[in-house]
Amino acid sequence: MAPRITTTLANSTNSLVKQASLSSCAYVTFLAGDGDYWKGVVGLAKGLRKAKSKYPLVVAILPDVPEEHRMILVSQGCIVREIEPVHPPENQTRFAMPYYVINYSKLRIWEFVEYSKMIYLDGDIQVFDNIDHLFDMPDGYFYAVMDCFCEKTWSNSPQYKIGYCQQCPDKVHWPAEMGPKPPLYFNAGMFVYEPNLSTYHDLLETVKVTSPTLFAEQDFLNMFFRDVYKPIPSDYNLVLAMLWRHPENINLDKVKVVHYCAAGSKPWRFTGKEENMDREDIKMLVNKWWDIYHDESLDYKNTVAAAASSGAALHPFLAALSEAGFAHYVPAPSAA
Ligand SMILES: O=c1ccn([C@@H]2O[C@H](COP(=O)(O)OP(=O)(O)O)[C@@H](O)[C@H]2O)c(=O)[nH]1
Ligand SMILES: OC[C@H]1O[C@H](O[C@@H]2[C@@H](O)[C@H](O)[C@@H](O)[C@H](O)[C@@H]2O)[C@H](O)[C@@H](O)[C@H]1O
Ligand SMILES: [Mn+2]
Repeated sequence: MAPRITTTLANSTNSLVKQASLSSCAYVTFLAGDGDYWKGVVGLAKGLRKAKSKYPLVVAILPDVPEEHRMILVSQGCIVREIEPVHPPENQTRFAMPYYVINYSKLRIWEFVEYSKMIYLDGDIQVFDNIDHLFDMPDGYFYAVMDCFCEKTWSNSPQYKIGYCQQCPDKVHWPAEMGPKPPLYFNAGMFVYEPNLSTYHDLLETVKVTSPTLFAEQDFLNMFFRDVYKPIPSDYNLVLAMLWRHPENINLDKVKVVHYCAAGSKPWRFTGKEENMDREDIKMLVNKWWDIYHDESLDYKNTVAAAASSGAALHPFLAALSEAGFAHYVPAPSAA
């Protein structure tokens, strides 16, 4: 009896793996350390469910993420994958902001080749509307939203010094004497990419011989993918500073993805005291983040229970388990 069940499960697992390797998509985020960024990831997992995304959320974690936080992520339906840290060349890290050095580890997500296409999202991002359609864009490009150069974090850049921003290239023109206009530059908090082992090895080899710069892996990715970069609308990664730097470029009602990257804007640390944080639009977006975070109906266990009791189509993975005779492993709706 036992061997037969094992075989059934093995077959079904094989077919799952086969299906997955043909063409599959997933969201992916990154988590490092024992701080409070796991809250951002929980919020994101719940936001993706609220937006009825069809695809799972993979969390690439560094070894320093405590067990307790890993368990929370698993209980929220995340696929947790530990990755090795990537360090830029020693003794050169002084050129990058120390805070961002660990972000080179993001490069490991090119190794996730069981997925053909992924959307990377920072842990401080929330998805308010379904963006699954981004997976249907043509292969062979790197899609992301253009960054803004107007905040103080950019004060060392030539762009900032002359007041040039690619968000409004006609306000201050790029001066001819400064050479050719810099290529379009994306924010690396959100991007659509294709995992690929040869790209992965190339990324890791290239990073070894590339001096870190201020925005660490973001600068590096911009350099590496400059020829295949395709900008997508700001609605897919609203960098909050856009609200006060380029309001004419933003229609808040249409924004699908918000990136809480302005200083003081991380919702789980929000005090409202930092510059620009007392704005009504900011407070509204922070409240919307908390609404999702606190919404228990979006907890993974509750959505699985709701699907089971309504007889709705199961998630493909649960459906396969159920086919293999494991349906009773789906938790029953709680009595509470
Ligand atoms: O202590 C940290 C710092 C960063 N991150 C991850 O690295 C991303 C990039 O950092 P952050 O979003 O703080 O940068 P910002 O977008 O604010 O410049 C975060 O969203 C997290 O996914 C993390 O997990 N722990
Ligand atoms: O390691 C570099 C980081 O660079 C980005 O943050 C920056 C950058 O976008 C600047 O353009 C902003 O001015 C700044 O405020 C913001 O923190 C990404 O959001 C983050 O995920 C990560 O890649
Ligand atoms: Mn971020």
